[in-house]
Amino acid sequence: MKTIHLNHSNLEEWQKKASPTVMALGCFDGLHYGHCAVINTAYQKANEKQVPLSVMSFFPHPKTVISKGKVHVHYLMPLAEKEAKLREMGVDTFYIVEFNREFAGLSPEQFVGEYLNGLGVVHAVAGFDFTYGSRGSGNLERLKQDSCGRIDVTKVEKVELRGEKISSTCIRERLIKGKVSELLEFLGQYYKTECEWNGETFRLYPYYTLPAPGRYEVTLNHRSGSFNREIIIANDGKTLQCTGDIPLFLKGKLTIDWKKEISESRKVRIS
Ligand SMILES: Cc1cc2nc3c(=O)[nH]c(=O)nc-3n(C[C@H](O)[C@H](O)[C@H](O)COP(=O)(O)O)c2cc1C
Ligand SMILES: Nc1ncnc2c1ncn2[C@@H]1O[C@H](COP(=O)(O)OP(=O)(O)OP(=O)(O)O)[C@@H](O)[C@H]1O
Repeated sequence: MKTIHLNHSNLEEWQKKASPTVMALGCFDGLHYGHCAVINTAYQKANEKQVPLSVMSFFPHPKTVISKGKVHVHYLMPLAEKEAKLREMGVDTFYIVEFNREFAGLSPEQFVGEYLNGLGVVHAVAGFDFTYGSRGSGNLERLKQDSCGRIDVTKVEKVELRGEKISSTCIRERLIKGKVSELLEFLGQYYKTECEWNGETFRLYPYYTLPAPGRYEVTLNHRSGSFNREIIIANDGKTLQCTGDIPLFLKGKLTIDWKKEISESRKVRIS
């Protein structure tokens, strides 16, 4: 998979190199079941049309830019993890578009003309609520028209769980409330964070969101194996303490699977 960081200044260079592609559109933070439905639908369409599959995502999160920094998005995964998962899903080209005020101000027609038609998109796939263009005024109902008839569109209907849309937002909300056990149904796996353990303390890697302060059942994953433990997140929301011993050979990069909340912060005592 090729990863391309796209912005206004290098767009023309990539337009010249473009070839026909099916493209999935969205932020895809967390790659939950709703996101996977979009990408898998685009994968099937690309196979039908015998063209490569691409994904277009945006960074920083549009909500941060549109709110002029007032909305802080708690990211669920760093770019490297998103790249690894998209590669596993069979994506050929991953575009990360720099989302800034200028880009946000593009009209729907400009975005489709320059970033979709211009990059060889023959078929766009997105979810039912995907919007584009200034004020989010573009949507899938008008995308074909915005492409001057050159792009076909597939809209993926809402993937929901017990009446709730599966979204990055609802995952963030559960993390902030410490409800990690509910995430398995949204993600298809435990929510995981990568960190560095130096033998005494954990340092969380950037662009992950820790659950709320409290005590949790976790699995520590290391290249040498997996270890079930309990971790306490202190009331500062960032200090992690493991209740059981951690073998010193685990020093270095660790992945923490957050499996189950045991107790909330007010009942937690850090020794
Ligand atoms: C080129 C482009 C420009 C956009 N400009 C805006 C904008 O000015 N205002 C807005 O609300 N959304 C805009 N959006 C749509 C946002 O990406 C999206 O609506 C916003 O993040 C809300 O996401 P939501 O689906 O979680 O509600 C734009 C999207 C694209 C691709
Ligand atoms: N539950 C869902 N069902 C169908 N499509 C979805 C669902 N969630 C997201 N999508 C689609 O997946 C793509 C990525 O969307 P996006 O990253 O904005 O997802 P999101 O989970 O809604 O994010 P956020 O909660 O931060 O707004 C978009 O095309 C969007 O319409």
